[in-house]
Amino acid sequence: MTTILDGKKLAKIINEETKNDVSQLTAAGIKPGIAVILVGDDEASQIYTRNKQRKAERLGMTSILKQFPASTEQQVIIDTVQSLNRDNTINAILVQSPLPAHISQSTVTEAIAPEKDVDGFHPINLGKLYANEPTHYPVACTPKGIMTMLDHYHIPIAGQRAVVVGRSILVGKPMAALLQNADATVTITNRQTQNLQSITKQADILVVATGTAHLITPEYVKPNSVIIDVGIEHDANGKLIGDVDFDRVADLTSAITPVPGGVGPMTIATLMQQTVELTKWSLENNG
Ligand SMILES: Nc1nc(=O)c2c([nH]1)NC[C@@H]1CN(c3ccc(C(=O)N[C@@H](CCC(=O)O)C(=O)O)cc3)C=[N+]21
Repeated sequence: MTTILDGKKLAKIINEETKNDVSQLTAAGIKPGIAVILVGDDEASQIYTRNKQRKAERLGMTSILKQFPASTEQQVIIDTVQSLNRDNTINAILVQSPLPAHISQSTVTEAIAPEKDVDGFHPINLGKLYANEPTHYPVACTPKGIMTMLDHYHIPIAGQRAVVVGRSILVGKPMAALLQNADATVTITNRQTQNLQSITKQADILVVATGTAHLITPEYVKPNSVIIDVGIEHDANGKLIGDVDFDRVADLTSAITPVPGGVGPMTIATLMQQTVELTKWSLENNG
């Protein structure tokens, strides 16, 4: 029997908890705040950003959007980040990717105060994750949400063989680190990996984050494995589809995430959850 890992349903539970946390903080005079910086007019980014803002407001947080045209100079974005770093009403800063080509993603990321880096992309936070530090630090929301999901569905990780297809800062690298920290045996693959099938076929847990629609077909899958699909592509009819050919693969698995309704809603719920965590951690650090 295949378990469908219902990210939409779990996200609702997480959002309820976040809402309660927010109202407790607000009652104590502290309202968590998130700022999103959006550069350019990428349509998908506009939609995600709007969804994030709506969610933050519904949960009772402060949410501000700083929107800039694609032609904006890098220094303007850096100045904006630095002013948000100093803004006491803002606990979380997110710079929506992708950025226009003339702006350096890493320079902008490194300008964000690590304690407000809700995406967990700052090298300091990535380093802490890689070192498995026993302290509080933000972690990329998609992989963190996936770990929440695996935990909620009681999927064992320690001792399991995990394969992560894709090595982005957004998903693949932090995903692999989280699985390693949870004592899985982890392989990360990339575009140049030879004979990908032979590697994915060994995976007890397969996380796919490539941006290639329906890359994963039955030949790539170990029977009774767990498959997490991070893909968000559109088919010819504009329907949202994943990196996994769900209809052909699902029956082979013990558990699998759907697209939509799997990883996506968990990413947003984790973003909100982590905004609250950053708010709480800042209180601990400031007495
Ligand atoms: N700095 C930064 N941080 C991000 O976390 C980030 C980013 N940039 N750039 C773009 C990607 C993409 N991303 C998604 C989040 C939620 C859904 C989501 O909720 N998807 C719904 C469906 C939405 C639809 O129908 O289009 C689902 O899968 O069910 C999708 C994609 C976050 N990203």
